[in-house]
Amino acid sequence: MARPFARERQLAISAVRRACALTDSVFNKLVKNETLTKGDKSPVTVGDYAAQALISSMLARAFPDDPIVGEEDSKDLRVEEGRALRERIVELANEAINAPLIDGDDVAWGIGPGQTKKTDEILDAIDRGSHEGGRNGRMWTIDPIDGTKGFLRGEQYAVCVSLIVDAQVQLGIIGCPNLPLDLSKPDSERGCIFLAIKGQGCFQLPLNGPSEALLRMPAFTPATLSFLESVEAAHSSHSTTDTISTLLGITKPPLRMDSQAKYGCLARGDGGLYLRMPTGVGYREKIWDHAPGSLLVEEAGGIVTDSRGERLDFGLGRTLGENFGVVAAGGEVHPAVLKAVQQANSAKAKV
Ligand SMILES: Nc1ncnc2c1ncn2[C@@H]1O[C@H](COP(=O)(O)O)[C@@H](O)[C@H]1OP(=O)(O)O
Ligand SMILES: [Mg+2]
Ligand SMILES: [Mg+2]
Ligand SMILES: [Mg+2]
Repeated sequence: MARPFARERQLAISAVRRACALTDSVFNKLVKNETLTKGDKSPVTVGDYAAQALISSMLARAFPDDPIVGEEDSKDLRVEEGRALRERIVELANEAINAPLIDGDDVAWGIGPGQTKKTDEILDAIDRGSHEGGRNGRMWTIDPIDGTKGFLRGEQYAVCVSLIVDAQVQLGIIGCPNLPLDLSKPDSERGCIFLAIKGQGCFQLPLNGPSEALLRMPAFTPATLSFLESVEAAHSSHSTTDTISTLLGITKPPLRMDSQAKYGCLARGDGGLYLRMPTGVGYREKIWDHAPGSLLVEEAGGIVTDSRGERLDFGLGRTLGENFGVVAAGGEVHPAVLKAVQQANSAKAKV
């Protein structure tokens, strides 16, 4: 008998591979007016929209009853000023949809030569991502480019997809086109996929190859620990993590990296800890920014909580609710890390 979520797994790998090829090619061709600034001041590129359209249309063909919680919507593309951007996105999405089938692809997902979609179909595919989330039933999340700022800098970013059932993440996948397969060998092949299915483990695959390696986090002690955090101090407080790191006696400098690539790196043992500490501006973390990554780490033997020690709740809607930060760490060190996080936070509250 096939393992649970076998078809979802195959589709997720196929969609993420195609989307990564798309975003990678966009990066090499991106011109200045192909990026917009959204209402919350964050950037979005033609690559974000086209990748969401691609993944969403594949999911809709394979699982037509499953709702999607996606980061992007097509509002800014449907107006007259959005015409050039819209045309470019339709062109890019169709290029990706029409690319030849490779091993693991299925023509029933609406991909392969001769599957060109009309403008309305592409915009509607983007807007399938408007689901409000919630506690019951199946739903997919899509973050077509996570770490858009890293993408624009030519650094790390990730194409992220998850399947959530009754508020529990069952499948998480992230594609990282710029990430070396082995971080200790910066010249090693670039392009990784991290994939986890609940109860089936966490794997790394080369972006363009079939071999897969099971990932288990090694045991860390404070002496061997180093931590991962955002490049952007506006997304996670570097001063708080500095205090936590001193409390834990960590001497290695933080590894700063954009996107959920951090969760993938943590799962494969590049540092034993990922900290994301609120900057105090009322930002609410989005479920598509943590659902895939948190399952990767848990399936590799790690623990993911907020700074109160509570599990992340993916059943509250599109966001995680009030932001208490994220503490993702190896099973052995998580209790000590949590203690240090709480000590740092209470010291900060007294100032
Ligand atoms: N003030 C904020 N606090 C935390 N995360 C944020 C904030 N603003 C944007 N983000 C999100 O952080 C994620 C990137 O995290 P990192 O810095 O670790 O790479 C992006 O999904 C980004 O959202 P968006 O996609 O809307 O830009
Ligand atoms: Mg964004
Ligand atoms: Mg994004
Ligand atoms: Mg994101």
